[in-house]
Amino acid sequence: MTEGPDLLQAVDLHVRAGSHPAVRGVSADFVRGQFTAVIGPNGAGKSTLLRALLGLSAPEAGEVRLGGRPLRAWSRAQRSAALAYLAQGEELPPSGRVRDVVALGRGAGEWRWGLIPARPWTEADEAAVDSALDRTDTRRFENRRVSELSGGERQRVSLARALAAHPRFLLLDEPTNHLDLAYALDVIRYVRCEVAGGLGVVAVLHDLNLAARADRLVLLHGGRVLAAGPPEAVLTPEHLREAYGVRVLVTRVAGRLLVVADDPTFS
Ligand SMILES: Nc1ncnc2c1ncn2[C@@H]1O[C@H](COP(=O)(O)OP(=O)(O)OP(=O)(O)O)[C@@H](O)[C@H]1O
Repeated sequence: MTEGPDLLQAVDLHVRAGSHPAVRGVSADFVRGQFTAVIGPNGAGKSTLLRALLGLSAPEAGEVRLGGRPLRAWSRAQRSAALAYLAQGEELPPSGRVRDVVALGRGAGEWRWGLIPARPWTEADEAAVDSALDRTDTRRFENRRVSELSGGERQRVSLARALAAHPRFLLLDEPTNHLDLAYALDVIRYVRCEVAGGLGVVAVLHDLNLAARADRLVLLHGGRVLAAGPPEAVLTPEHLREAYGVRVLVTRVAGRLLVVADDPTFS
């Protein structure tokens, strides 16, 4: 991975979603080579935080910093080179061939759709597309159209498109939503591989047992950070009861943290 900013920070960030104060004084550091999961109940402000980290929503107070400089001081091109985003329920062009869709991650839209390219398409672009296809196990259907893929396969293509851009940070909003157990674990496995190669990952996750596989968790509640740190420090019955209003058991199975709802109505 090439040189670039190593640190993405929320500094006392306040962000409104519509008129609602969705993020209220969040400070958190995200570093390259680390997988951070943002967790918290519905409406806690997770997506709003992610969008603010990407510069897609302007903060009301506080700021986002990339490499120590305010995000707004970076040009749009610099920002999109550094930060890739996989939005919740992202739509891909249904008639696009998988390879062409992944190439969009390198700005290929201009070539494919007959617009004037900003720069020539190179062998390095082609190699980056190949590599992203390989790293997400999507090469075997690179010639199929998006409309012919399952939801889980499409999600891998979205991930490949984001990775083809060679970002410094990848921000994912509920990337395992609607995926079966195997596909969800695959996404986490791909992410872990990229993190080992130096990518910084920030992923909003609802499944606490998948989130437990991250290096670090940020637990949001009511737009504020209720807890942050390694999974074992954040996934405690006390924190989870306060955030979700649910009693849970936290245990370890085969060395992994496991969170189980202890709801008496199910017994
Ligand atoms: N455009 C809007 N206008 C008013 N309120 C909004 C708007 N967008 C979001 N909100 C509110 O802001 C709060 C935070 O929303 P956000 O989508 O960031 O939460 P979240 O933690 O990602 O939730 P979920 O897990 O349900 O996706 C919620 O209470 C939501 O209703």
